[in-house]
Amino acid sequence: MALLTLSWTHIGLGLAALIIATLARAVYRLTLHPLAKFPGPKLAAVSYKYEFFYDGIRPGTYNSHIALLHATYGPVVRINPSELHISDPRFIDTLYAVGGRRRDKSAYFLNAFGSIAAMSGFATPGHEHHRLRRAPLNRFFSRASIARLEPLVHELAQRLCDRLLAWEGRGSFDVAMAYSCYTTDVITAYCFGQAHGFLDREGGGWEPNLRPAIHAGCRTLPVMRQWPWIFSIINSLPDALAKAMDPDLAIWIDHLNALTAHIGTIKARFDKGGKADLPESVFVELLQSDLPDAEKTVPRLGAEASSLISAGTETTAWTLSVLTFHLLDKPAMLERLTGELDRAAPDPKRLPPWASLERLPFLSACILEALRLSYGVATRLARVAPDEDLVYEGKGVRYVIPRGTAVSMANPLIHHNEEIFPEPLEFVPERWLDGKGGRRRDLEGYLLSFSKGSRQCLGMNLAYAELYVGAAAVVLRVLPRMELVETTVRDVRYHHEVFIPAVDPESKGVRVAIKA
Ligand code: HEM
Repeated sequence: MALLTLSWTHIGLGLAALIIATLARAVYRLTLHPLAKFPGPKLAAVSYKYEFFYDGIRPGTYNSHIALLHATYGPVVRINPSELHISDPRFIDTLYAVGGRRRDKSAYFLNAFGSIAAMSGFATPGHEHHRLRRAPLNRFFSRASIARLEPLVHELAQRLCDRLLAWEGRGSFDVAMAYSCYTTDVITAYCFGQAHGFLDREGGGWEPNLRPAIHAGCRTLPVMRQWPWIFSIINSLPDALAKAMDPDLAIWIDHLNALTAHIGTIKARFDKGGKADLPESVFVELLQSDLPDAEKTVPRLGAEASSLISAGTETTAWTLSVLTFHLLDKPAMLERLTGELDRAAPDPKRLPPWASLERLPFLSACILEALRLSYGVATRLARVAPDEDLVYEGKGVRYVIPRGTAVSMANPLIHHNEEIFPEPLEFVPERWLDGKGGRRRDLEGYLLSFSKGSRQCLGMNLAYAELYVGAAAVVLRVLPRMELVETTVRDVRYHHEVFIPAVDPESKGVRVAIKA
């Protein structure tokens, strides 16, 4: 009985201490915290659970709520205890700065990705460490490198078209699944020296592919961000159990295991001096770089590979899906684009190089508009300036943001800004043209799909090559025979975000069929 009394006393004292500590932290966050003077809801300033309510419980709706907060509080809003959100496109170049200006990623943002992803460049918090990791990859993804390996992209784009046309008579399918097979094959062929082979599958089906796993993984991010220790539990589960818990994950786990084995073989051969026989790949590029040995382990190379696949497959596939929907939905637009492409590429099976396709104004305008309405990453992308106070001045207010603060912007909010993009929800490629046949480069500064600055998308050149070559091939060879099936603008329109953009949960996808 004495023991019981003692333990109840302990529990009571423990609870009281917890309540006092929580209250003290809330008072601190509202009064003495460096962000205390910034406008925003008090609950958001006090607790990260305010954000979680919108991101986790009403999944992915914090962006839309933040838009409302800006209407009430102005262009700078404190959206959680440690982060400010800015709704002003003129701040893009200050936040996502280039040159010698250091920008870290916020630790809170990276919580969501766990300790394995932390070995990748994408999830490296510190500016210097990130630069070290990214330097050898920059060359691999430069324009010149992509142009050299471009025949690979052409070959896979043509194979995609063959597969799409062969679908005739097989009913409707979600075209995003087909594009996911194309983008996965391109990335695995380009980065890892061997295509995954989704486009070569017996029977020509599109599934299974990595898309459902990527979406399933993305949906967990708000929970992981709040309680990152869940990762250690998941990582300790045997593969069989993890696969049984979520069948979408099975293909992802199998894919990563195969990739890790592949990396192990490459590293063993490289270490034995066999570099000359190894096909070009991102791993060879990293292994022969002057990175320290600790950066060349198999688990780290695996994390980098997994980040490339997660970052590069769905983003590009979704941009192509958005483009396909709008072209099929607007026959006059498709006719104009087809005319331009017909003149530039008389033989659709032998397309001009990416550099020539980029010079076609209407094709470029269509791709830019598809990028605008597919957003790339749709969640808030925060940056931390560790050694400079950032000054925001505009819309009648001036704030000095203390160094070390996480400051974010969200692509959908910028891309839906009516002052820059009138009728923002409409697909209007002409907005990117200057009326004299040229591109409006001034407007392109507001396209945030690839982000900007030191953390800008690493795969941007590869993505553009895939988009230009893939779109040209599909427009000329497949769209004349493709039709939408029970698909409306609802099936591509931004509804909420799960890191990447997400459409109405009732959507059945961008369904299309191939006519005879
Ligand atoms: C339409 C296609 C694409 C879009 C819109 C896109 C968008 C983005 C964005 C917005 C970021 C910044 C994320 C952040 O700040 O946290 C990013 C980073 C990244 N992307 Fe892409 N991406 C695309 C295609 C690709 C491809 C094809 C690859 C790889 C082959 C790729 C690899 C990466 C990597 C590795 C990062 C992290 C870069 C770093 O932090 O150094 N992306 N991408």
